[in-house]
Amino acid sequence: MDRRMHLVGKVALVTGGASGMGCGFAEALLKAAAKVCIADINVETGVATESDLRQQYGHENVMFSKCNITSATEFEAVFKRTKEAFGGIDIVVNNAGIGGETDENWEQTVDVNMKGTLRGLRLAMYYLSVEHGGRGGCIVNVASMTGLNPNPLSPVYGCTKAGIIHATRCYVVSEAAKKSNIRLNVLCPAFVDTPMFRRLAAGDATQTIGGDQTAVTAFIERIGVLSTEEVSVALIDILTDETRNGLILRCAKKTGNVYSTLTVQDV
Ligand SMILES: NC(=O)c1ccc[n+]([C@@H]2O[C@H](COP(=O)([O-])OP(=O)(O)OC[C@H]3O[C@@H](n4cnc5c(N)ncnc54)[C@H](O)[C@@H]3O)[C@@H](O)[C@H]2O)c1
Ligand SMILES: CCCCC/C=C\C=C\[C@H](O)C/C=C\C/C=C\CCCC(=O)O
Repeated sequence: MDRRMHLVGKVALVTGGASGMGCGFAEALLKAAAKVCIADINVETGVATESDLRQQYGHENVMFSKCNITSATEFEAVFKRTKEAFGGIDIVVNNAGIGGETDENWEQTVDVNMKGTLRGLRLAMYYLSVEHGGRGGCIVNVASMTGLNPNPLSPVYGCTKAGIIHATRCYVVSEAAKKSNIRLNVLCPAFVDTPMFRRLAAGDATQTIGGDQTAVTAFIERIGVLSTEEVSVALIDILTDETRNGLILRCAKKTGNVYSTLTVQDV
């Protein structure tokens, strides 16, 4: 039996799609002939990305929608607009996030990465579910390798990513996902060359607790840096292979792409 999800004509909503990994994901989806809504808080970059992608992949296949994922109203409006414009939603990539933390801004990291992603996950479950007019599909939540492996440089950031991994696992075993044939997976990249990563590598003090740039540089050198294209290949594999469900996909320069589940202890 063919277990490939063909992406031609499928509709994807990618949060944080104006730049970095989200922009790479949008482009990979468009190359596979899907239609994409990029949702982002940054209007200037969002409009520029929309214009660039429209020129390459057709005006009718791309839209930008301004959305701060910390706003319930704005986020729901993006789902409605995408459905109206493209006739439904098949794929949601909850990618928007902010890096690191300081003593002053750590709560914002929780608000955006944890609460914002949970909001997107809940909306995706609603809009993809058959009982609410959806047609099933696939949700991919973007966490990080540091949601699995501890690091002392950004504990709150790591914690939000661990939360995203666990939230995904909980929805995977839900009746709602099974009833509507919704697949959920979580992507855990190590370093990827994006504006967020470049801020970290350049010594931006808002990215890490402690500000020890020597430690950051050594850490980056040890782990290596992926391109956005390499992570996009991983996303497309999750989306197209319909046997992929409930999985954690670790991506790192030196170790490649590794799928796993987290062991569940019998109780
Ligand atoms: N770059 C890395 O090394 C790396 C590695 C693992 C995971 N990640 C995760 O990947 C995701 C994308 O990161 P990136 O490196 O591409 O970062 P980036 O800063 O390059 O892009 C993030 C995008 O999200 C948008 N955004 C930020 N806050 C938002 C909000 N409240 N509402 C809507 N949009 C918002 C930004 O405007 C930006 O366009 C993040 O969740 C990040 O934590 C990044
Ligand atoms: C590490 C500080 C991150 C601050 C936020 C800025 C960029 C974020 C990038 C990624 O999400 C981090 C991803 C991978 C690196 C972290 C942990 C890997 C652990 C590897 C190990 O030591 O075994």
